[in-house]
Amino acid sequence: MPLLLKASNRHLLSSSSSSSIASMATCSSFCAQLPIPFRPVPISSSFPTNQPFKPFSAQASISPASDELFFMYKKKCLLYSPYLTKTFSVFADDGSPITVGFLGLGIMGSPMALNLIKSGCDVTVWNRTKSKCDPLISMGAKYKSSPEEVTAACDVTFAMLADPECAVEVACGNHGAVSGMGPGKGYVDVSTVDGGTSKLISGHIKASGASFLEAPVSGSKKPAEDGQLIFLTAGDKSLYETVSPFLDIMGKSRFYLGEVGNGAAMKLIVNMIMGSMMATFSEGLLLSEKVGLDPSVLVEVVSKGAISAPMYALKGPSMVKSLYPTAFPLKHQQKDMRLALGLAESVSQPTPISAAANELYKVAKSHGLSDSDFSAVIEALKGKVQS
Ligand SMILES: NC(=O)C1=CN([C@@H]2O[C@H](COP(=O)(O)OP(=O)(O)OC[C@H]3O[C@@H](n4cnc5c(N)ncnc54)[C@H](OP(=O)(O)O)[C@@H]3O)[C@@H](O)[C@H]2O)C=CC1
Ligand SMILES: O=CC(=O)O
Repeated sequence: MPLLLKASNRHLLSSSSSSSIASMATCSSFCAQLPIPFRPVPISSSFPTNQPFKPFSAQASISPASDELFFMYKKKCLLYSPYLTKTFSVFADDGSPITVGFLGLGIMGSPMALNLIKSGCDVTVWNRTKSKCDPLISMGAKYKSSPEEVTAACDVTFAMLADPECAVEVACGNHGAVSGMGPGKGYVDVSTVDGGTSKLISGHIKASGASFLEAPVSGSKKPAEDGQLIFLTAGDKSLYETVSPFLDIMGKSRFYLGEVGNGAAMKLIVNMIMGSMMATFSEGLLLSEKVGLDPSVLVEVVSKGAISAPMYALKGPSMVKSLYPTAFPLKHQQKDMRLALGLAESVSQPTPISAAANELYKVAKSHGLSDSDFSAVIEALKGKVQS
């Protein structure tokens, strides 16, 4: 049976890089009897001795079709293999599983939480609209009726919320996440917000004695479903180390970028580029049609050359048909453009192209396209919508 070794895509960055390599060597000899694809990759060799979290180790039980393979690892090693999704838990050294909370079950939060559940993690969910919890509860999730109850019940809690305002409300509002936090717990905000918001939430979380990590994701609905997200993290390094096994279930890459605010900034810059790319792609599609070319052929031509991008190949064919099935809501793309422009203004960086693209997203929103996919921005360039 072919193995896809997810570990090959991993980025263990910054100060942990060299020590990770050293640790990898340790783990390889520790598990020398294993075939290479099954060798564990270290989560961290520089695991702080006095870190505030329950020390943990990973245990993986693998049951492929032949049902013949069974491996168990201790000592901070994580096994990467496609079979990992069968059963997987991260345990504290006292033998209890690290319990995971998940707040916000929209387009992104639902598949992310589902991947944790499918992997065998002990997951407790909450969402403002309770009905979105039900499919996850039927898959084995526990449910609590407020963010406070989730964080009180869980060791680490992830939050995937729409925008800065609701990220603050869920964290710091009445019966918010902060009220259930305390020493030894961690809060990981994976929403896309600005650095100021992230620092505000971090301040409240840390005042409770808990740890904070911002970890916005790059990648949309499908990568979320496939566990192929890219995490852009910043904040408490020990929490980063602790939650890395969970990030690796939900994603394919993770970057640790230092101080709170850096992850948010990286995410906003990436999405500023993405939003501008989509806007100019839209102009190209419409221009090609106006001059008598087939826009589908333009999509194909673009896919062959230096400016090819998965986004164009993925969205182009449906844009040509004026179809915009929502993966990344347009209102969130415009929010990200707005926040990125604020970031640019804060350091006096000119961003005229992105500013123009932002205007286009605002026009699209004003025409009722907020909940369509962001590729619907093309509609803002069509005469009938503009008039
Ligand atoms: N979709 C995508 O492709 C990607 C999105 N992102 C970012 O991830 C975040 C979530 O995106 P996505 O899942 O697409 O968004 P959705 O709009 O699908 O989900 C938003 C979530 O926020 C909750 N929410 C909104 N307002 C409030 C509030 N006032 N109080 C409590 N909860 C609230 C919603 O609850 P309810 O169900 O009750 O409405 C829902 O759980 C955003 O920051 C987005 O920019 C990042 C990468 C990719
Ligand atoms: O934020 C959106 C994405 O696709 O990434």
